[in-house]
Order: sequence, then C-alpha cells, then structure tokens
Amino acid sequence: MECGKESFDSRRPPFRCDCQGLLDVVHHNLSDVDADRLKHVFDSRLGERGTPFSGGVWRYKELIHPELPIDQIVTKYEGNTGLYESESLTSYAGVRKLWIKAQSENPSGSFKDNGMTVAVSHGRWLGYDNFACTSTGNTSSSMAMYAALSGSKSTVFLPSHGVSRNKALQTEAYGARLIRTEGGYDDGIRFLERHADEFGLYVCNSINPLRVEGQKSIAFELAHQLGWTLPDWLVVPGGALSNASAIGKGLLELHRTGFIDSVPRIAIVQAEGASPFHRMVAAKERSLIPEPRPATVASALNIGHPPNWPKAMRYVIEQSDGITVSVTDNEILEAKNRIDRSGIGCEPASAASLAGLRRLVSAGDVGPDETAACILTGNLLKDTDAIARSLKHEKRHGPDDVVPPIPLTPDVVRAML
Ligand SMILES: N[C@@H](CCOP(=O)(O)O)C(=O)O
Repeated sequence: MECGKESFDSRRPPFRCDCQGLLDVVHHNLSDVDADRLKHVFDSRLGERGTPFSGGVWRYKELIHPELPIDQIVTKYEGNTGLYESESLTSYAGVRKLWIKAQSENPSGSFKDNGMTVAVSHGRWLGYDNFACTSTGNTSSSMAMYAALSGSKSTVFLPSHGVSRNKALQTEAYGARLIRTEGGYDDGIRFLERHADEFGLYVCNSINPLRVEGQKSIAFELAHQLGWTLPDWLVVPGGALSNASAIGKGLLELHRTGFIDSVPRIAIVQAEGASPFHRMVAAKERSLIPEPRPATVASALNIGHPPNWPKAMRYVIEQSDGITVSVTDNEILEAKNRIDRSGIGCEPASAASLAGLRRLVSAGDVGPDETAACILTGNLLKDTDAIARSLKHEKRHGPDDVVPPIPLTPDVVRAML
C-alpha cells in the first residue's frame, strides 16, 4: 500500500489502509517463481476446454490468486480475446507495427470480465452473496453477469447521467437491482466505501484489489500471444485507471519473475473532458485535482476522481516510465470510426487508445519506427447512441431508421449502387 505497510489483508473489505491509500495485493514469492516451468504449464493449458484454466485469466492463476480453491472459481472462460493487426489502423496511428488487443470480445463485452471473475470468485469464497458496484455500465454488466452465474444477488448504483442505455439494460437483464442515484461514479464510490459493510455488500469496483489482480491477465495473455516479447508501447484508455494500474503491475511482475526481458512503456489516454490524471502528470504535480464535472462522449471515461490514480502513478509513470495524453471527443469518434471500419469495432472509450497513439506519434513522443499495442476495452454494441453519433446519424432515432427505407425495386437499388 502507499504508506509501505504490508500487514493488512488486502483481500478483505474495507480496501483502504489507515493512511487512506488503496490496498494492493503483494505476491511475496515472485523471486521463487520458475518462469520456464510456468511457461510450459501456461502453454499446456491452451489446449484445455471447459475448465477454469482454459480461460485467459485463470490460465495464469499462479500469478493472480494462487490460494483460491479451484471449486470457488466463477468463470465464463473470459479472456482468450483476439489480437489483430490491421494495415489501415497501423498507418492511421503512424507506427511501424500495431496490434489491437480486443478485450471487447469478453463474455460481457468489456475488459472488466478479466477482473470481475476474480473479484466475484473471491467474494463468494469469503461468503458474500450480494455483490455491489457503482458504474458507468461496463463494471455493472460484468458484475451482474458473474453474480447471476454464481447464483448470487447484485446491486448497482447507477449514476444519474452519462451511462449508455445499452449498458444499463444489459446490467438489468442479468438480474441486477438497479438503484439510480444523483451524482456520478465518484459519488457512488464514496457512498459504497462508507456504507457497503452495513448493507452486507461486497464491492466489486476497482477499489477492490482483486479486480486489479484479475486485470493483470490482459498483460499476461498479450505477452503469451506474442511469445513473451512485447511491443515498445502499450496504449490504454484511462478512466478509473484500474486497467493502466493492473497492466503496469502485471508487466512489472512478469519482468521480476523473468517472463519478459524488458518492460514496455505504457501510454495512458484520457478524454479531454475527463482528464485529471493527465493534467496532473503534465504539470508534474503529485496530487490529483478532481474534475467536478467530467464530460466526454466516451461514457466509460466519465470519471472525475479516478480512485486508482496513486497506483497508476506508481506502476505506470514512476516504475515503467509511462506517459499520459488527452484527446478530444472528435478524435475519439474519428478513431472509433476507423476501428469499426477495420472490422474490429469498439465503444468510444476504447478508441481513445488509437486516437492517443496517433497524437503521441505526431507529437514525437512515440517514434514512427516503434511498435505498439492498443487495448480495446468495450464492444461496439455497448453504446449504440455513440455509433449513431460517429456515423453522423444524430437526427435519426430507433432501430428502424438507421438508414432511411427505399422502395425495393431493381431500378432504385441500381441507382444507389
Ligand atoms: N468505466 C467504468 C468505471 C470504472 O469502474 P471501476 O470498476 O474500475 O471502479 C465502469 O464501467 O463502470
């Protein structure tokens, strides 16, 4: 934890130390890990089907949650997501080689599943049967899905604004109790930190360090897919900063255990209307000034006070020589359009990664000879209003008028083609 104390059990709520820093999981035996032996174990699990190890999170159990009994694992075989190369996106970004890692292909449609399978499994192991979060919609969909899968309840504090309709509906469809609240994600986190205990709720937001442990698997799977040699840069969108923290922590652990020879640099991309972390890093400050009214088309990034900022500072900026950048909503929508047209597809927040990489190349922070991987965080269908907006269909509403209907005659069709 931030003050350096290690005597807390970081795996039980509450998740803060007396110093008010968020707790973190420390793996004490990392230097004893036999990386060559584990690489063989991880390879052998690639052939498994229908076991927890066949998913892209629990395949790396030894580096994530070694103590959890296997029969407590709640899994949908998350991870195992695609890694794509696209000529058009590579030239758009302006780097020598680009990979797109599509965490959007997870079972609930976002990278949250990588962390949520661990948080919910762990919470069940502790005996909880009601899981809770506040969310802009991806965390809640993921949590509600795993809670339902484990036969537990889920309770979601949904901000009054800035949540995509698709995500709210997805969450409700999995059976979550939705409580719409005044204020945003930041208010919800404050409320849960104070009151979850009295309501018997197990908090599954990324203030829970088990979420971060699970999300490390994104870095593990990417490294595994690339033969344990990573690109020069990993580029991640930054909202609550759980993903950047997890990937940073995961890479440092992979390096310490000898899985990889060097740690790639991480670039965190924030949306201009919600960029308190970027502003702090750019100003070389060490304390974050929250953004009171975060506002961006990338609804998943509508976060003014990212709880994980000290972890992102530690693992990404300080220990991995990482950098930050911010991009406008227009840049995000343009990049989203490119990713959608490439056939990969994503929600707006994900596209911040490509928009940010393009901006970093044009600013000279990333060289044209360098290589990069952009992490896509959410599925294209997570936010259909944003699709309409990026296609400039703002004036049309509803599924029936995505494009205006025409008389179905050969002459009219010929004229259109
Ligand atoms: N975009 C996120 C907000 C961050 O949530 P957390 O789970 O990292 O605390 C969401 O989907 O809610």
